[in-house]
Amino acid sequence: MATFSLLPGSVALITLTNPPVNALSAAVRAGIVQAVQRSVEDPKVKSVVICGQNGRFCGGADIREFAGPMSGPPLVPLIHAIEALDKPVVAAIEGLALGGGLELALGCHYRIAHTTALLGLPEVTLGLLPAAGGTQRLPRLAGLPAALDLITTGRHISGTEALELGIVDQVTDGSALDIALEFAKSIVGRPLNTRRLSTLPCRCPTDIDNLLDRFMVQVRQRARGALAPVACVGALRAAATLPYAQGLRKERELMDTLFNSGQARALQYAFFSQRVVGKWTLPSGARWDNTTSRTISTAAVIGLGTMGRGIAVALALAGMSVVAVETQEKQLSEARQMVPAMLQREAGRRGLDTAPGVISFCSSLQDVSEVELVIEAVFEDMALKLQLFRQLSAVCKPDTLLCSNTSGLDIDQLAAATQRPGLVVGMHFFAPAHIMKLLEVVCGTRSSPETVATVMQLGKRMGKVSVAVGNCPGFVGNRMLKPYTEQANFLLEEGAMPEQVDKVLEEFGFPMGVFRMSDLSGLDVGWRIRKAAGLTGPGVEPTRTRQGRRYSPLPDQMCEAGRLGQKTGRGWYQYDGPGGRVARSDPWVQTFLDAYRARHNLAARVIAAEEILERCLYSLINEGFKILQDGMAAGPEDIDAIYVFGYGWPRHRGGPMFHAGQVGLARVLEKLEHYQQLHPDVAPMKPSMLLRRLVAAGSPPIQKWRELIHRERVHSQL
Ligand SMILES: CCC/C=C/C(=O)SCCNC(=O)CCNC(=O)[C@H](O)C(C)(C)COP(=O)([O-])OP(=O)([O-])OC[C@H]1O[C@@H](n2cnc3c(N)ncnc32)[C@H](O)[C@@H]1OP(=O)([O-])[O-]
Repeated sequence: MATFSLLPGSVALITLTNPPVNALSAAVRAGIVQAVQRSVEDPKVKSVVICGQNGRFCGGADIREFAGPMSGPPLVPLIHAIEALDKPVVAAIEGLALGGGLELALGCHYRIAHTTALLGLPEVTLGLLPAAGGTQRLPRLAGLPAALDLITTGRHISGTEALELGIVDQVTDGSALDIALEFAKSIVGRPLNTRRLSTLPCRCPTDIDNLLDRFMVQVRQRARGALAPVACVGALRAAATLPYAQGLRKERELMDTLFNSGQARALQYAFFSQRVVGKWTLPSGARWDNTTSRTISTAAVIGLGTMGRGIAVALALAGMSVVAVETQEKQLSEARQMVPAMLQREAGRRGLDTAPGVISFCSSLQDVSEVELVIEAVFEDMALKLQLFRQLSAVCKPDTLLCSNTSGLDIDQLAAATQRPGLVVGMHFFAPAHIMKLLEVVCGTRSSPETVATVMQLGKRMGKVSVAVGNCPGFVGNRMLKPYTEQANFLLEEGAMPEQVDKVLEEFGFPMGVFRMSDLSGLDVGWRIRKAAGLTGPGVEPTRTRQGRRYSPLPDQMCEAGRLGQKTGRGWYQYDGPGGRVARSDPWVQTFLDAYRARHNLAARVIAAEEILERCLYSLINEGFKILQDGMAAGPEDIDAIYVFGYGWPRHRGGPMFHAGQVGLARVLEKLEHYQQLHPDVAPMKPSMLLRRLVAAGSPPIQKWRELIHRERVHSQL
């Protein structure tokens, strides 16, 4: 709701009241309409201030309401009514003014903000555009270039930057509300014509078409198939070229198209999944809200390779005092050089003069004896990690948490090597660790709830989306990636080329297809993992069946031919030289594949894009259902957040499990059955029991899956 109070000095104060972010729900909008009406009718009111309760102006439209039919007064006429008032209206912006919240403020005649308040029009991140006049008023106030930037990226800016862009009239380090109240008294009687943004011309440079065309090209490139950024440019073109009323109609038209697109639903789902994963639960019943966490202020990182360096920087940026340990002299001296520069650069990127934490370097494990938490980031080798965990268990204080940055090794085995298995947990970071948002927190069978809570909290402090997952080979993300890459290799055997597979996946929205990605990370990485699993290496028969399953030795043979990807200048593609970035198709690969197929009596066939996409995605999705079935992820949102934040899954497609729901679970099942019949030797194509049960239950919406999984588990049907 919104409250009205008449304050001394004849100022009416309208307070938006809808915790936690004062979103513009139907009740809030109705409250504002009433309060504005009172302000119009009450002759004692000479000016008006609008603010939000608890120091937060407004977080925008209530996103939860988007799922149902629209009710309550619409926002556009409400904002027009405010703008049309003949008494001055001042927005007092504290905390945040986002989306509809900023649009409401743009309807006011003046805006006063706290320097640290967050302002922005983030609708694009929800698959929408600012359709309460935002696309029409902002370029009239801040100019077309600034509006294009803010609306197509959805980025938040501070009150200080908003002042520089002319979006607010004044900022303060004190109370924006107090200043606004005083200001409102001082401007009674001033003419308001120049303060009504909808009546002003758009502030445009002379070469509007050129600017918009250039911007559109950039936006399309960045959007990777997302509709909203492109529609935002369309609405801003209307602002620049049409009168306000017509521009507003165009804004509405574009919004309607977006609103009904599956993308908006996917992005709104992604918004809520990001928040759902913070509310973790463990099979034991321990949860985010019944477990206390410890606050960590000192940590150590062992091993200063690429991952360890990034982790040390991420910890220091979160304010921690970090001991960085590396036993190899050369690696240590490189890290001493590079890490402080990385830290400074990243602090600067985040708008900080210096990082809030510090990093000290040393070469002895003895130096970590006093820290509260250790993250081991040595080479992915079980024997090495086991030895290290034994040493750490002996060296560290008895209550120090011991974490392993592993991408798939057994946490229980590591825990068993220590005297404190309850304090052992996996922290699977993604490279570069100080930038990538995802953190898989791997809960071993003996990890204590307090340990999990502490590490989840630490992840949050590092600005990560932390997702609690179970301890199984590859955990969630890499476990699902395995059948996906496996399918891509099988498609090459059957007749596809790497660039053809990649093109299909990139058109779906991945930043890189599977083979470009493999070239980037290095073909030797997967080779080493397969070798450790006994799937390849000297002494292993070069057949297409290994450990009882269909197996493609293609990537092994590439690797053994020295084609490791970008680092050697040759992989699935060719590059200008070692370290080259621009991938070009390589006739060598065509010859290599032809020879391979001839050797194995495989007839190459033309493979349609649809088959490529379905086989890659549905095998990955099927593994996701198996993960849910095994209880290795608490719900589909966890899997989807992992894929969106760690594996480049296009956000506007929600995540793999959401995508399965969009395609239709029955269709995914039917396709898996179809491909399984054609390739009975490919185990990951066998539809999971959970998928079958969901289809049998009438394909409930994704929000109901947890319930069904829980019910079926109780009845031991999964
Ligand atoms: C014609 C219409 C045109 C206008 C369109 C729009 O305005 S589109 C909107 C444009 N606006 C945006 O895109 C802003 C979206 N919001 C944000 O970016 C962030 O929430 C934040 C920066 C406002 C606060 O960050 P923070 O880390 O301090 O807190 P937190 O993130 O953990 O959230 C706390 C709780 O509030 C919930 N909730 C939050 N916002 C909304 C909402 N608008 N609605 C409903 N709920 C919302 C959130 O789910 C969570 O609920 P839970 O899990 O406790 O049940």
